Amino acid sequence: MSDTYVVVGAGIVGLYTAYSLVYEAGVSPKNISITAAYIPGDQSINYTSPWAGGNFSCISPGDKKSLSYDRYTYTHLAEIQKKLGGPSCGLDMRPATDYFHKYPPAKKMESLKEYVKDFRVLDESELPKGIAFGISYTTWNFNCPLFLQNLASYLENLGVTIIKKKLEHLSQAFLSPNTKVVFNCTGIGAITLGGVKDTNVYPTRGQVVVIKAPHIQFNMCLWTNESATYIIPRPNSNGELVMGGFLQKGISTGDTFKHETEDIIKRATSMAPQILDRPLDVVRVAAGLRPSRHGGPRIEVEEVEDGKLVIHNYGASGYGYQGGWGMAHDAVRLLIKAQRGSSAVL
Ligand SMILES: Cc1cc2nc3c(=O)[nH]c(=O)nc-3n(C[C@H](O)[C@H](O)[C@H](O)COP(=O)(O)OP(=O)(O)OC[C@H]3O[C@@H](n4cnc5c(N)ncnc54)[C@H](O)[C@@H]3O)c2cc1C
Repeated sequence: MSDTYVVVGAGIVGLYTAYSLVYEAGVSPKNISITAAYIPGDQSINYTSPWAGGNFSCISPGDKKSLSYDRYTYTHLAEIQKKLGGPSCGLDMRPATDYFHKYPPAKKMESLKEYVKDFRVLDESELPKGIAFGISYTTWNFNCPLFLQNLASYLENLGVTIIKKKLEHLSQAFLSPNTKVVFNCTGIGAITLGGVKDTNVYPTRGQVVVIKAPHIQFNMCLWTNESATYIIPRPNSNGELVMGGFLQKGISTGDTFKHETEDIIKRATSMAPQILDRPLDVVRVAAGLRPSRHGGPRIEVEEVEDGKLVIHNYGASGYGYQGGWGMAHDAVRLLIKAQRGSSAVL
């Protein structure tokens, strides 16, 4: 029955969750439906995943759970890349440098050092003026819209059903009497969806400028108290470079602004002047809303009736690609635990 396990949400978190259900919980793809208001290929300010940069960087917090989400995702992504046919799926590795105005949490650096490829703390002599700390490493880069489409097609080819449908209430996700488990992966939708209406969730708006710059094949980020400036090359995109950005808490407009575009171009090109080795060719400007949550992501099981379960998995903020598979792994572990008879909150 395709609706035994229902994943609400076809963003990166919902797709990672469906993938984990198949490969970690051993659920037959034919028993899984993904239902979502927006699916890969759609664009909406209420659908964050297509707007992400996206890469694995130092954006996520340094608490134990976030570190584990990042670690799990980074160390497992090669498996998805292989299953989806290699780097042309929109997932590949590139060099990265992160600069910090202030020292980042030591625990985070210690954790990254353990598993991130080519991790190196930069010598003081390598740091630009005004920078307190820097690291270089090899990271994962996503061509987000392409990767989403490829992951969704991969799941469909396995036998997962994708249904485009907006829900007013989470109870509608119990598509039939056969539905036993619903995964709530609604991102920013968790603010308004009946049965959830999580007041801890809030948007963190970002604006990005996408340019054609095939000569830039490295990531760079500059983290200060006031801003995050980053450049992210998109694999298999004919040389697109995403430049950002903004982290505007509580702002929910999908509009884009000329003064923000100019500010991003100024910050990104002074951080990486090599961008201007070719004339600036702006392809598009876009905005998206990171699904942030006070207290971090909600990964929690709820028994609704007669042993039927809802497993919440949302609140990935600015790190759904780089940590979302770790979140999905924990959500699916909750299912496995509950099915063994001991429901719990991780
Ligand atoms: C500018 C920008 C840059 C970013 N860069 C990075 C980066 O470099 N690396 C990184 O890891 N992350 C990055 N992020 C963050 C990343 O995009 C998010 O963490 C991620 O996309 C969240 O995915 P999600 O699946 O939780 O939410 P979404 O992608 O929003 O998906 C939610 C899904 O739930 C569905 N849904 C919601 N409500 C309902 C309802 N009522 N009925 C039916 N369906 C519903 C939606 O239709 C959608 O399918 C960036 C974000 C932005 C905005």
